[in-house]
Amino acid sequence: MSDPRLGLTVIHRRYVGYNHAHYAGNLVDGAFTLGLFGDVATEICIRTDSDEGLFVGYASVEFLAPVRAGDVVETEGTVTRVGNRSREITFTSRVVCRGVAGTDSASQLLADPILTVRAVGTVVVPSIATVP
Ligand SMILES: C/C=C/C(=O)SCCNC(=O)CCNC(=O)[C@H](O)C(C)(C)COP(=O)(O)OP(=O)(O)OC[C@H]1O[C@@H](n2cnc3c(N)ncnc32)[C@H](O)[C@@H]1OP(=O)(O)O
Repeated sequence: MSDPRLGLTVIHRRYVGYNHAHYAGNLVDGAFTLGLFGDVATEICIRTDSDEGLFVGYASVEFLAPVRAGDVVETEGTVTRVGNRSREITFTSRVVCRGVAGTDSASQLLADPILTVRAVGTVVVPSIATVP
């Protein structure tokens, strides 16, 4: 029988404020999205193990398209392997809303969200979960 935690998916949405613009063209640093993956992983660990868990490493991270200030991003994680204390998670992040170039504040929902970052990482939880 397969582990019921396999396939668990958590999705977070976040507006990317202009305080996160770091490079020319309002480009946001890649570490920003890795932070979002950490938050998604934390919720996954809470749901699977009643603990916040700790990130031990990434097997792969691919930055596929820019994230820009003013974007709304949707970040998703899915449990793909359950070990003893380790849980492997596959992550994606997509831009779902983006500002309209040449305007002050116009922005729109994208008909086709833009896949920006893809990764596979592993979190570790304590051997005895502290279930209240
Ligand atoms: C949710 C997100 C949170 C964060 O972002 S926290 C911030 C960043 N992370 C940290 O600061 C964590 C710092 N690292 C640590 O404190 C320790 O380091 C860990 C507690 C994470 C792990 O240390 P130990 O408990 O001694 O690890 P072990 O007993 O050697 O292995 C436990 C399980 O983890 C697997 N594992 C170890 N290293 C890796 C790796 N590099 N990639 C993938 N898996 C790994 C093992 O195989 C095993 O797995 P099996 O329990 O299922 O048998």
